[in-house]
Amino acid sequence: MTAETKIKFGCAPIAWTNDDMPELGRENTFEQCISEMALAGYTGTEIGNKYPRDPETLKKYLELRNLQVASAWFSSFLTTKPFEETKQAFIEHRDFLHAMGAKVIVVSEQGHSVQGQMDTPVFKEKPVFTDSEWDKLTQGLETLGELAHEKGMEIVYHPHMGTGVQTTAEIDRLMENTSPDKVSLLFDTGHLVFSGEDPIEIYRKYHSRIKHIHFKDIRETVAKEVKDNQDSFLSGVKKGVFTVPGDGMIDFGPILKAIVESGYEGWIVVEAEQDPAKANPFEYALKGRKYIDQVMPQKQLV
Ligand SMILES: O=C1C[C@@H](O)[C@H](O)[C@@H](O)C1=O
Ligand SMILES: [Co+2]
Repeated sequence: MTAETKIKFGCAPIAWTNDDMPELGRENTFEQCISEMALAGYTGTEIGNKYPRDPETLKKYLELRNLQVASAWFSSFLTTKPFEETKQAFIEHRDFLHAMGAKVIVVSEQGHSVQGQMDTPVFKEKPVFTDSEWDKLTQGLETLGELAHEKGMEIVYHPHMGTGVQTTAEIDRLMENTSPDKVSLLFDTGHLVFSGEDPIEIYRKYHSRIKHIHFKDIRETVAKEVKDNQDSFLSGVKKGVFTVPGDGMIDFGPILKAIVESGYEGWIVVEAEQDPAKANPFEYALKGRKYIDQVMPQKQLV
């Protein structure tokens, strides 16, 4: 057995049709999307807004293409809404993912988030939680973690631009105030570098809690422009701040080395949302997959 075989590579549908801005890629169909990700060499997917929500129907489409469900995003509102609302929505999402065979549930706190606001400057206006909001967040996440355990699953928290958990200090606070047994972490290279964090530092510090990975690259000039112009997160995406690994400023060689050396077992999902009219999703999915193969450390016997 090799260290490499414990890692599976998936692709996110957001490059074909954007969940946050469905007008981007409206013309791309569900079957085109999953066929092209399989053709590009991926064996897993996350869930997009065009995917059938009935597990049996979805399984048939995916099995025909040898694709598994790696996970799917869940928006929590623990800081702004009664816990019961998040709990009910979470249970429905958990049960769907469980039926699809996924092991982890991506959770991101959207209370006060500006990530979906087209005109709000993402760097200047990102929320900063009060102490009492932090308490609601950490306690609520631990309960969601317990609910995930009922089905043998884990929650993986997604630090995200324009939200209350974005920076290294915020990730540290979240990790320090939640139990490693109940709250795991998602490592998204694109969000960390866009925010100005050091991805290797975060990976080394938290590798034992990282149970899901999103790979996206950053176009450095666009990231600088977004910051200088005080653009929103969504206008940054439209301008092309994100792209696939190998097409931007991030050197994924040392990142993959750290991942392999830590013995990571799970999915690495290439999730590179950009305008499909400017960046053909199949072409870019293939480009990202080929680059990963090139920089992946040599197979090592374990
Ligand atoms: O995991 C993610 C899900 C998307 O909806 C989000 O906006 C994207 O940037 C991301 O990292
Ligand atoms: Co992500």
